Amino acid sequence: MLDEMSRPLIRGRPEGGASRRLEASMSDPGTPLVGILGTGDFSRSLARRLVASGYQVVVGSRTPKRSVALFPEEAEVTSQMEAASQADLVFVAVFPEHHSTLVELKPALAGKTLVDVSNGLRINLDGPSNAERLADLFPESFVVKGFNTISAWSLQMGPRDGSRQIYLCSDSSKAKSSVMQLCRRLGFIPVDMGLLSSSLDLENLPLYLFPSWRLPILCTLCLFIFFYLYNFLRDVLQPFVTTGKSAFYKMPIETVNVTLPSVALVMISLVYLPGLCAAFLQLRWGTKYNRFPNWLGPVAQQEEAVWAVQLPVCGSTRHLQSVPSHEEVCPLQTAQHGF
Ligand SMILES: NC(=O)C1=CN([C@@H]2O[C@H](COP(=O)(O)OP(=O)(O)OC[C@H]3O[C@@H](n4cnc5c(N)ncnc54)[C@H](OP(=O)(O)O)[C@@H]3O)[C@@H](O)[C@H]2O)C=CC1
Ligand SMILES: [Fe+3]
Repeated sequence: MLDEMSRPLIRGRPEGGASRRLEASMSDPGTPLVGILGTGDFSRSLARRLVASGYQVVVGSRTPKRSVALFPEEAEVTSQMEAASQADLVFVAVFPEHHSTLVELKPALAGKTLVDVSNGLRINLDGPSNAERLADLFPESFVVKGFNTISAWSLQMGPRDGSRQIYLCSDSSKAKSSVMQLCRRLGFIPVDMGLLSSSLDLENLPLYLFPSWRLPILCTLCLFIFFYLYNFLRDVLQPFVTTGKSAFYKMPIETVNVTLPSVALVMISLVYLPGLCAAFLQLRWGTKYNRFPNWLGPVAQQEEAVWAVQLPVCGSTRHLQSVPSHEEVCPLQTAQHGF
């Protein structure tokens, strides 16, 4: 990992790599061609991953000559118009406030799939989303929202950790399935989020800090107050009242130190509790194919929030609703949950 971190995010172009034409494309006309508009961090990481996964890549830039050195040798860096004309599937790796500068590409992008990867700067609850605005700008193209929850770093390093899932939505099922296929080939797991109207939720997703953490934090706080008061009464106040011995110096460090392990122990027990309840219900019913009752659902999700941090392998809660799907969703956790 240290080695990976010390490696530059973008590898320099090797000497002699001046040819901008895709030699691979000449030799293998069957290799799918993917276009990217923009030459920023996201575009460069995506280009590297696409090239590594066997795609031909054509990148559209306002200043192709300046950007060419930033991309792998196998990628073609050209004008925005040329990239838009060549590829049938085009990633728009440009900030949403600059989407309107791409309107002159409208004829070239007609009938093609546009993947909007953009995120907003703040949570937008009222809409329209960036993707919906892009779809309005390019009514003849098929806009797919996706890849916005994946960082440039994860894209470049490949899907090794928890960020394997790519949420996608679009009004065109054909365009969506072509992007899903691309996701799989890149090694990610596409998740179909339905129509483009879901794009607002997808754009808001990366902006939520620790979703579902309100209840666990509240529990921790309440437990801390409870145990602190208990330890204060027992170790500080009681000796003072009964023997007149002042132990108030214990309050800032010793009492806190005794309190924290108790809080941690109760919290970890609470994390396992929904799993135990679920296992008990399964034993009682004699089958693992029944759905869990609704009251267990929200509790189970809280457990999942904690698991998601401990084991960033699976962010899904499906296994708690329907056990047979658990192994396919998160095999690593199956062993941890014990059912
Ligand atoms: N970086 C990340 O980790 C992630 C980024 N995203 C999304 O990807 C998109 C691009 O992000 P990122 O690559 O980081 O951004 P950068 O600022 O690094 O790159 C944006 C690129 O847009 C191009 N561009 C086209 N038109 C304009 C214009 N009018 N003004 C300025 N730039 C323009 C530029 O390329 P050129 O000059 O060659 O035309 C520029 O390199 C954003 O929408 C972002 O929300 C989503 C997930 C993760
Ligand atoms: Fe799980």
